[in-house]
Amino acid sequence: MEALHTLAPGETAKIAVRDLNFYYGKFHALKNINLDIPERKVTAFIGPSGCGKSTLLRSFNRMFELYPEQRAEGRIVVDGGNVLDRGVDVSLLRARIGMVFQKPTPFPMSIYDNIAFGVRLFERLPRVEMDERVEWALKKAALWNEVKDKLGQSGAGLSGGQQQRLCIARGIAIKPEVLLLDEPCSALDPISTGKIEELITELKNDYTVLIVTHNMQQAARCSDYTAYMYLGEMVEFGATTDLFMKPKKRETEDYITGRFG
Ligand SMILES: Nc1ncnc2c1ncn2[C@@H]1O[C@H](COP(=O)(O)OP(=O)(O)OP(=O)(O)O)[C@@H](O)[C@H]1O
Repeated sequence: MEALHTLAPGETAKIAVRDLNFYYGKFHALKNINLDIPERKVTAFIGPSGCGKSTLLRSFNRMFELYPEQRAEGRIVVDGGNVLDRGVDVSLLRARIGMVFQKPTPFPMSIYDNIAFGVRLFERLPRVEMDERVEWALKKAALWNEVKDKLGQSGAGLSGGQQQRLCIARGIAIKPEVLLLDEPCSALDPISTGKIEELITELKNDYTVLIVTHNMQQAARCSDYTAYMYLGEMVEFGATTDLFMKPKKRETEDYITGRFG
């Protein structure tokens, strides 16, 4: 089956989802999803609670495999390879497709080690290069200036917004190709949220960013493409301005204008 829309000229699909179905035991949570996600753009997933946004996001790096009763069928093709294939090395996959969760989850270690820990799993860097990598990641995540004098202190001592930027820095440090953000601002105040949104816009210069959000203004502000999901189905997918300004489907319009429910 073809994807729901065609990408703009000059854009390439980083991820092609084909006939994706997802089950929690007998519960059919994602129904025949077909989607092309463009490279180096921000794609937002919106829809009412329980529509399957997080389930879809977690499928991209096979996070669901931690739970035996959960399974995905179909194809998720990243750069030509199906990530759902049996032979795929899941650790490497998660290095290529990094994830940041709703609640900031710094490791119980120093700010420096929060970043270096993941890098050490995949690369053996001399100290100077590791220092450079840590600085690079913290700068990218717009956190360097706030922490550069206390890299040896615990990550848990940072504010919620700083912790979330630390988690983003940790995700970036292993140089993934795709970054999955699952409601990254829901635990944050407006100022921290603003910083993360600016950061998301920056990140798309280097990464393909996918974000699940409850906040439609956030989707409108920082995404290039938006997907509207309902009851496990992909209702509409398109350029964010089109989806918000002239949605093709009645259901999408009802949701974005607040008439839904
Ligand atoms: N571990 C689980 N076991 C059984 N059903 C689940 C599980 N996790 C999610 N579901 C169900 O799958 C559907 C999709 O859930 P999902 O968390 O992906 O939705 P969502 O759109 O991200 O919701 P929210 O916006 O509330 O986070 C829901 O009906 C939910 O109840």
